[in-house]
Amino acid sequence: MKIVLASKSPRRRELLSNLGLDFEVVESNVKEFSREKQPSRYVMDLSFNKAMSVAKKLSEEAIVIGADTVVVIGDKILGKPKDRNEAYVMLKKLQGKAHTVYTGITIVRTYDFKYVSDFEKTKVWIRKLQDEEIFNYIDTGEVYDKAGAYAIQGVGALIVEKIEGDYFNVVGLPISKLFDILKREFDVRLL
Ligand SMILES: Cc1cn([C@H]2C[C@H](O)[C@@H](COP(=O)(O)OP(=O)(O)OP(=O)(O)O)O2)c(=O)[nH]c1=O
Repeated sequence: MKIVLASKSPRRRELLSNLGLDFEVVESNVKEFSREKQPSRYVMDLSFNKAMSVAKKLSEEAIVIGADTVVVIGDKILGKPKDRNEAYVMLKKLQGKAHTVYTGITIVRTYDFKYVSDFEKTKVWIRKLQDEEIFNYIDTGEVYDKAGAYAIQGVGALIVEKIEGDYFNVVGLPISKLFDILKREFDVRLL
């Protein structure tokens, strides 16, 4: 069965490539907007929009995977920072505390449009940071296309104290959950 990743995120591509999977990438270009306020529903909704918009475009049979990642602290959902100032505000909020990274995934089979949405969450502790450290981190340039303005897989490793849960979920794709759903719901076996 052909597998299609509905994502422009190079991290998601890399995570799937690392599994030795043969897949294609088709970007969704949907607007990242959801009415949902609850983080789990919010990320599942957006992952559904991404996966379904790509599934509708395809003419051949495929399994389409869509995902969305946000950082949640208190009752705030943080997406990708628009500029330096927003990145600073996000990192200032995250430093010295724990937050939760939510990734929603939706898998759609184009044959009958059967779909399954689910989410994973991972708790991440960010160390206490001086403003100078925050600005130096922002200057690495890696913060802009990342939810919560940090990349655990990059220089951001320096600001993460510890995590609880799936590491890959923080990078943008809950691999273990994906493995389970593909096997259980679509009879697709990655191993
Ligand atoms: C917290 C965190 C997020 N991220 C990334 C994962 C996601 O790519 C990004 C959140 O943006 P998303 O909107 O989930 O995804 P995207 O816009 O990059 O790609 P697409 O919508 O086409 O699938 O933040 C990291 O790479 N490392 C991290 O530590």
